Amino acid sequence: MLIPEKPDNEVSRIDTLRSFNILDTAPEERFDRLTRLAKRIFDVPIALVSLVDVNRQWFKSCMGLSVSETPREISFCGHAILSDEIFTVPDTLADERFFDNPLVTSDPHIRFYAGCPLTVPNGSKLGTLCLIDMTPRDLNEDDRKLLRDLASMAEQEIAAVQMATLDELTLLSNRRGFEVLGQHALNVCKRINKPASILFFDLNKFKKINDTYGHAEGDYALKKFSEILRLIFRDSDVISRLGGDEFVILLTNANYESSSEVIRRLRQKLDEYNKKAERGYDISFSVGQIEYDSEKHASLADLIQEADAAMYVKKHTKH
Ligand SMILES: Nc1nc2c(ncn2[C@@H]2O[C@H](COP(=O)(O)OP(=O)(O)OP(=O)(O)O)[C@@H](O)[C@H]2O)c(=O)[nH]1
Repeated sequence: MLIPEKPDNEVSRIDTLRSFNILDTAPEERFDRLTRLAKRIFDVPIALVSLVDVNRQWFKSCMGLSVSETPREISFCGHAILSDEIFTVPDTLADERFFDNPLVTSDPHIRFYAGCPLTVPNGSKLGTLCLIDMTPRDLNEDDRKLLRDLASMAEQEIAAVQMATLDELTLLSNRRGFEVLGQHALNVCKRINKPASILFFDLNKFKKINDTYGHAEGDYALKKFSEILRLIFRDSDVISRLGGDEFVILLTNANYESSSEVIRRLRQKLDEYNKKAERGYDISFSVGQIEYDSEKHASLADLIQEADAAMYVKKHTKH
């Protein structure tokens, strides 16, 4: 058996895969529709959307197979992502790379494999749309075109997954992205017994910026504020724009005091920016600050709600 090699861009490929927040998510109809279609069109018992992770291939959609992942070392898709072309193995038993592969010698007894790599806009091949049969066969030129078309539909769905978790204006996570990443970060802090804190920001008098200088200037202010947040917070903090002029940040390994210190630095940076920018208005914010307490906050949503309420109190005692 030949263990698949790693692509040259493996590190950035894995970073890209992780950034899509798609691994270990629930099955989705938009992917299942494609694998169902592939299974029917090609008359194969198994069709998969497989994503090649560090040590495993994980199936975002899986028709005709009951497992959700297998080790990368024995995966066919690990080979398929090494090239831009469709990778086919017409008869596994006649192929020295696969004849003794456990997926061939035992369940599901693969005899035929065809996988079309799924490439995302930065060029990383995250996985494949693949067909599996228990009898030898091959694809003709028309079949290949068809498989490529289905794969490009899967690629579009994967790109849509990313857009659905990003705020288009600021490219920060949106509410949906924050819910996924924030919950994950909270679970990690809880597991390793480290504090976490949440900050809920609402810009002050933002409507006035729009009304006085126009919507484009309002957008510019939102983007500038996002840039400054990115500068001040750590990579491990989850920064998100919930919508409008509301931003929320989950700080990992930070208690109330350390998050107060970060707010102080943020104010300082924003002051510097306002002085230098001279755009006729200042960007300023009100912030609600809550330290996570697993006894009190059953979910991330509870934490967001409490931080929002704390922000509201701050805003209305200041203005
Ligand atoms: N430019 C721009 N404006 C937006 C966007 N999303 C929401 N808004 C506007 O943001 C404004 C938010 O107004 P409010 O929630 O009243 O907030 P505010 O004027 O900051 O008032 P206070 O928070 O009480 O100081 C509304 O006028 C929205 O139309 C956006 O993406 N771009």
